[in-house]
Amino acid sequence: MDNPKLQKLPVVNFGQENLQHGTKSWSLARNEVRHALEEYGCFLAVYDAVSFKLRDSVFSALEKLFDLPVETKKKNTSDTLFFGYICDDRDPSIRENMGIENSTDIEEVKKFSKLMWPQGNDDNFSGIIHECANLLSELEQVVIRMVFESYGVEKLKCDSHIDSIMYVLRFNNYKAPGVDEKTVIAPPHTDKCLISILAPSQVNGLEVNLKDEQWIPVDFLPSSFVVMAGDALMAWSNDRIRPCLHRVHMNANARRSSVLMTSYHKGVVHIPQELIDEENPQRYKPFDHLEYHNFLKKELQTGQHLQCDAIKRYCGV
Ligand SMILES: O=C(O)CCC(=O)C(=O)O
Ligand SMILES: [Fe+2]
Repeated sequence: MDNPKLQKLPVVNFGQENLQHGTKSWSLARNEVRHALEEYGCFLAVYDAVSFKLRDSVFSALEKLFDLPVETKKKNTSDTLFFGYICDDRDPSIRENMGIENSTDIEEVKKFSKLMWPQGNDDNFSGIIHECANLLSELEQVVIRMVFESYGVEKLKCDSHIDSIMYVLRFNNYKAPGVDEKTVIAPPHTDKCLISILAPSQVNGLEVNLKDEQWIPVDFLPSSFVVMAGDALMAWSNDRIRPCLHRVHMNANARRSSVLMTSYHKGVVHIPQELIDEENPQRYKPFDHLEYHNFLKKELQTGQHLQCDAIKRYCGV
């Protein structure tokens, strides 16, 4: 396509009726989800379970969070690479991100909040963020059920997969780069999770790379989130699903933030037998998903970790 503006991401509606398992609208949405993930690696999910009021509260809470001193934010540490506070050491405000592991557990969110606001003056940060995490995890589970079902993978395997998911909620903050120059503020990369679900604050800037190598700006609709396939979903699907290569490219006078729910399997991911046949021989060995992040540490020096082929080096057959 010559003009990237003409190309739009598929949109899937996750209104109440599409969320009812076994209905006609579920099956239609399921087909759209699979097609979008195979062809685009992503889609826009219209999901009004997250109200405008909650969205506003989330982004106000993030502003307050990122306004804290860097020393405080650095207390958000993790044993797993990329899960704790990360910033540009030259100037932390260029791009910073931080995250809460097991974010669907209110106690974990409270623990994070206590680190950031030891005096307890968090203005209901925990309540707001936990509500958002729960709603996004519910959307993730619907997407996962649709994906498993569309490939005919046994329901029991899906249930056990969902029981093993860990939800890491991440927050990004970007300084306004100014309007004169459009800057790539987050370099092209694929996410390392199974699925990520993202919404930005008022300021756009997310771009996704489609099959024809065009960078497409994501035009968010009201109540929408972008759902992206990560490296682990490509491996799980035995290469049927493509991971979404994306970047943040912006020129604006306003600061930008984004909230991103990412799903990880806490144990070993097995490629389902249903996705292996003569035409599609098994391309990945069973792999420990969280260990993948440790493997990436070694690839950091070369910058190769940003590309999705790292997972092939990690567990490719
Ligand atoms: O802020 C965004 O829109 C993208 C963030 C992102 O790609 C990430 O955190 O992995
Ligand atoms: Fe990303």
